[in-house]
Amino acid sequence: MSGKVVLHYFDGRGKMESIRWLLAAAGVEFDEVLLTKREQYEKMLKDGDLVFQQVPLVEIDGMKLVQTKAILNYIAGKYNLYGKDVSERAMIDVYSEGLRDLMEMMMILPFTPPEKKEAQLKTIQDRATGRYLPAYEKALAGSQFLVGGKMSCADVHLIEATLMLQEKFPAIISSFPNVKAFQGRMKAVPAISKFLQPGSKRKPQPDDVYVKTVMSVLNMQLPVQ
Ligand SMILES: N[C@@H](CCC(=O)N[C@@H](CS)C(=O)NCC(=O)O)C(=O)O
Repeated sequence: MSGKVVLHYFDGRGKMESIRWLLAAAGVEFDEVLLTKREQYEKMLKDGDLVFQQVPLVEIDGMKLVQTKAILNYIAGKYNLYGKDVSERAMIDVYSEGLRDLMEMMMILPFTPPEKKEAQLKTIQDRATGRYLPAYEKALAGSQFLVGGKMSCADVHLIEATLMLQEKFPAIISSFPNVKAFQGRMKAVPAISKFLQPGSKRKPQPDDVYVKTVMSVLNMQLPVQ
């Protein structure tokens, strides 16, 4: 196993995108093995690399880690993006989980049957404006970052989520001035600014090719309900 971090996932956002974001924010270079064929996934299963027969899989520090949260927590802990004590860590988890709930709703959108997409988009917009953005707006009042006055993984998830929301609802953060200012500050962080440049390993919005690839690699028969 080489010393470099290696990500094994599809050529798309999905559950790996927050991991890409966090590594990028921590200034960690990584390689990617992109799953395009069922045989690649079957080989990983056969080699015993996928503890729960699921990706994401990340090779890091001699380990082959699965489970998105475990991977994110390891990276956050290692690169000082996980608070200074257990209390800060708890709050970072609270804010991170909220963002994961929100991003999960967006993640399944491309797998949602066409006739249900509009309703799902409406739910996302309502939840974002009525539940999630107000919470982050409040948390950022008088503070540069969500927890402890210092950048944490929760902040990295927040910029990822707000940018993702704006792709669908361009004006969505305009009535949340603290979140808007936060996004501006985060975009100016050199490692994040680099990740936002074209040609970085940040993935574009999911398209039909991505959906078809995921479904064929995982032998998924039906769209996610
Ligand atoms: N709790 C796991 C869930 C991972 C997961 O659902 N991965 C999907 C691809 S995004 C998968 O591998 N599905 C295949 C299966 O469940 O059989 C995590 O967060 O990493």
